[in-house]
Amino acid sequence: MASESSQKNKARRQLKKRVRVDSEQNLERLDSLPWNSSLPENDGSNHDPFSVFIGSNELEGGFLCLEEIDELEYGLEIPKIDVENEKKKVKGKVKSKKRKISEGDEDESSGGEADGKTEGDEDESSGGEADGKTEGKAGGKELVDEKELKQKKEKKKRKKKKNRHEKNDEANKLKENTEPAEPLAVIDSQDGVEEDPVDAEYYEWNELRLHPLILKSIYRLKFKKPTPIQKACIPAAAHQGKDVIGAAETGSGKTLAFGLPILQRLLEEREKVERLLAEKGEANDRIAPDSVLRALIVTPTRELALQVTDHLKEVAKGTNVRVVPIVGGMSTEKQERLLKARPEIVVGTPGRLWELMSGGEIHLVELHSLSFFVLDEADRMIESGHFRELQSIIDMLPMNRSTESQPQNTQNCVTVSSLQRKKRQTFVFSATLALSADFRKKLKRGSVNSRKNDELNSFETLSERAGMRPNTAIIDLTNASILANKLEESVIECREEDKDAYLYYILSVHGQGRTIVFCTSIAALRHISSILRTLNINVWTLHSEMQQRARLKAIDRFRADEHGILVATDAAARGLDIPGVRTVVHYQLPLSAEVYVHRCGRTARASTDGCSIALISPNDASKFASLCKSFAKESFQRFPIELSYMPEVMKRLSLAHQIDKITRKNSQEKAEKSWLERNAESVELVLDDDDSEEERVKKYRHKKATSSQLNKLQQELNTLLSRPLQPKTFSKRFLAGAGVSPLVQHQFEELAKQKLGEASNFGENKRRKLVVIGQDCVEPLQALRSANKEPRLVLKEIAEKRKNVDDLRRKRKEMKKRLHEQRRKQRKKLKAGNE
Ligand SMILES: Nc1ncnc2c1ncn2[C@@H]1O[C@H](COP(=O)(O)OP(=O)(O)OP(=O)(O)O)[C@@H](O)[C@H]1O
Repeated sequence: MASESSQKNKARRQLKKRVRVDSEQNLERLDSLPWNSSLPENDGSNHDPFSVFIGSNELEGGFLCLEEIDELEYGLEIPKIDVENEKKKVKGKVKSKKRKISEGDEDESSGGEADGKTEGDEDESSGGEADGKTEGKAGGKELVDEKELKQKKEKKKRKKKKNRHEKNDEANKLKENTEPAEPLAVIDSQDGVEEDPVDAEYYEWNELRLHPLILKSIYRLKFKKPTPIQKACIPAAAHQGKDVIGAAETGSGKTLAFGLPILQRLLEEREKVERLLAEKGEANDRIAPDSVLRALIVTPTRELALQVTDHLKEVAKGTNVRVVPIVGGMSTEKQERLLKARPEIVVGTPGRLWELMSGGEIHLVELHSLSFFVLDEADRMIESGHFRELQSIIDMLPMNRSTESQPQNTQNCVTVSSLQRKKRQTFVFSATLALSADFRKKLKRGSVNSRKNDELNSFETLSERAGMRPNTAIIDLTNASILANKLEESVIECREEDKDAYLYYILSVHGQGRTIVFCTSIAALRHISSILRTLNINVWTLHSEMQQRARLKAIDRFRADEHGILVATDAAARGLDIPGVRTVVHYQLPLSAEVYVHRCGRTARASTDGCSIALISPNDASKFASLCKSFAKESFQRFPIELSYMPEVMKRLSLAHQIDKITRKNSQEKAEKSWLERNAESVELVLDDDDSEEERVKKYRHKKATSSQLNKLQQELNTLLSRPLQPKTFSKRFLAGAGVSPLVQHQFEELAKQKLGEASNFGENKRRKLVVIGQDCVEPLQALRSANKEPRLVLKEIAEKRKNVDDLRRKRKEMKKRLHEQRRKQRKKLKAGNE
C-alpha cells in the first residue's frame, strides 16, 4: 500500500515538473511573438523630466502593458490575453491529468473519513510523505490533525468554488453587455476545461493587447476578429511605435488599422498620467483633458472624412477621446466652433484644413504635440488638385526629429500631452498604393526613402516631408490583382447607344440589393438618371457639383434603401462604405486602373461578395485594353444576357429617349427664356415680342404638337411600364423561373391591383386569386455565377476589334479625303469650263 502511494506521489511530482517546464516554454514563446513592443534603448536624448517617474517606456511613448490596466476600473472583465490563456490551458491540463491519476481516489475521498487513507491524496501540495505518515495510524492526535486538515481543505474548496462563481457571474455580465446573441460555450475537449466564450470568440483581438475600452467597443461592434491588415498594422503601429505604409484591398478595414493604434496610444498616455498622479497622491480631477491636437487624418473626399470620423467615434465611444471632421462644403463658422472644443483627433480634407490653418485657426496650428499624421487614400492625395494644399499642411508640421519642446506643466496642472514628448508617427494607407509601378518597386525594395525620383508630387517626397522615419513598417497585403477577393468581374460588350438599354436590363431584370452606377462625366450622369427616372426607376445621384448637403442626403437615402440605385461620378469611388452594395456598374470605364479598383471596392467589402459589370463599347476598347494590362488579365467573363428580354427593353428605351429629348429641349427653352427675362429685368428693360402674328401662330402650333406628342409617348411608355418586363417568349399563364427583380415585382403588383380593380368592377370574384409567382431573386452575382459557361471576352478579341474599328475609321477618313479631293477637282474643272 505504502509503495503504491509513494509511486503515485512520484508520478505526480514528475508531472508537476513537466507542466512547469511546459508552461515556462509557452511563456517564453509568447514573449518572443512579434507583437511584443520592441522599445528602443534610451539614447539619452530625452530630457523629459517626467521620464524619471515613467521609466524607460516613456522614451517611445510609454506603452503600457495590458496587465497594468485594472479591468475592474472599466466595469468589464476583459478576456485574458494570450499569456493568461496559455496559463489557464496549462492549469487545465494539470487538472485533467491529476484527475486522471487520482480517479477513484477522489471518489474515495467522499468516504475518506471512514478509512483515513485518502486525506494525503487530496492534500497533494503538502507532499506525499504525509500520506506515509498518516498511513496506518489511528491514534487520537493524528485523528484530530486529520480532522483539522480536512476542515481546512473544505474551507479552501468552498472559497475556490465561491471565487469561481463570482468569476462566472462577471463573465456572464460581460457576455450580456457585449454578446447578447447565442453565447457559445466552448469546451476544450482535451482537458475538459470550460473556456470563456468571449475569450474564445475574440481570441485574436486579445492577442493584439489593445486597451480594455477599445476591446469593449470591438465586442459591441461584434467584430469577431481583426482583419489581416489590422492584425499586421496594430503591433507595429501601436506597440512598436513605427510609421506604417499599408496597402490592402478595398473594404478590408484599413480605417481601424490606423485608427486603433491612435486610440491605443492616447488611452495609454492618459492611463499613465492617472497612474503618475495616483502615485504622487494627487487627485485625478487635476488631469486636464488633452487640449492639443494629437492626430491629424487627411482624406481626399468629404464623404470619406465624415465616414472615417463616424467610424472612429464609434470605436472611441466611452473613451472620452473626441473626433471631429473638418471638410469643405459646410459652414466654416460651425467647424471653427467644433475646433474650439479642442478635439484630440481631426479628420479632414486638404482644402478646408489648409483654409483654416492658413487663417491661423489655433487648434490646427499648435502642432507641437501632434503624435499622428495620417494620409488615407494616399495615392489620390498626391494627384493634382490636392497636392498643393497637402504640401502646405505638411510644411506646417514640426520637424519630426527630436523632442523639440519642453513639456508644459501649466499652473501645476498636468496635461496628458505634456507627458508625451515623443516622435510623431506617420501612417499612409490605400488600396491601390501598390498599383503604381514606381511604388511597387519601392515596396519590393522595402524602402520608400531612397531618393531616386525627384518629382515633386511623388509619394516619396510626400512621405519624406511628412517626417516618415527610415524603419517604417511596409505592409502590402494586396493580392496580384489588387481587387477584393470575393469580387466577380464581368463585362457587357455593346454599342455606345445601347448602353442605356443594357443598364436598364441589369437594373430591372437583376436589380437586387444596392447598385452603384459609375460614370466619368457629370453629363453622362445626368443623362442616365433622367432616362432611368423616365422609366420609373428611382435613382439617387452624387457628383462633385452638388451641394454638400445634397450629397450627404443622397448617400443617406441610398443607404436607407435596400434596393437603392446610386448614379455617381468618381467622387463616390473612394472609401464610401455602404453595406449591402451588391453590384457596381461601370457605365463608362474609368480613366485609370486605380479608380477602377476603388469603384469595384464599393462592393465585396468586409469579406462579403459582390459583382462588377463594365459596359464596353468600341470607344472604350483602348481603355479596356490598358485596364487588362494593369491587372495582367487575359480575359473577362461576359455578363449573361437573356436576349429574349431585349426587344421589350429596346422598345421602352426608344420611348424613354424620345420623351427625354423633348423634355430636355422644353426645359432648355424655358431656361433660356427665363434667362433672357431675368437679364432684361435686371437692367429694367421690357422685352418686346417682335414675332409676327404668323410666327406666333406657328410657334403655338409647334408647342401644341410637341406637347401632344409628348403625351402620346408618355402614355405609350406608361402602358409598357404597367406590364412587367417579360421575355419575348413569355407565357402569361405560367409565370415562373427566371426570377423577379424588385422593379418587376412592383410591376406585377401594380398589374395585380389593376386586374383586381377590373375584376371587382365587374363583380368577378373568381379573378381575385391573381398571384405573383417566381419571386426568387436572381441578382447579378447569382446570374454571373450560374452562367459560368458563358464565353469569356478575351483580350485578344478586344485588340482585334479595336484594330478593326481603327481600320474602319482610317478607311472612312481616307474615303472622306478622297471624296473631298474629287469634289474639289470637279469644282475646279467646272470653274475652268465656265471660264
Ligand atoms: N475586424 C473587423 N471585422 C469585421 N468588420 C470590420 C472589421 N474592421 C472593419 N470592419 C468593417 O469593414 C468595413 C470596411 O472597413 P473600412 O472602410 O475601414 O475599409 P477600407 O479598407 O478602408 O476600405 P476602402 O479601401 O474602400 O476605403 C466597415 O464597414 C467596417 O466597419
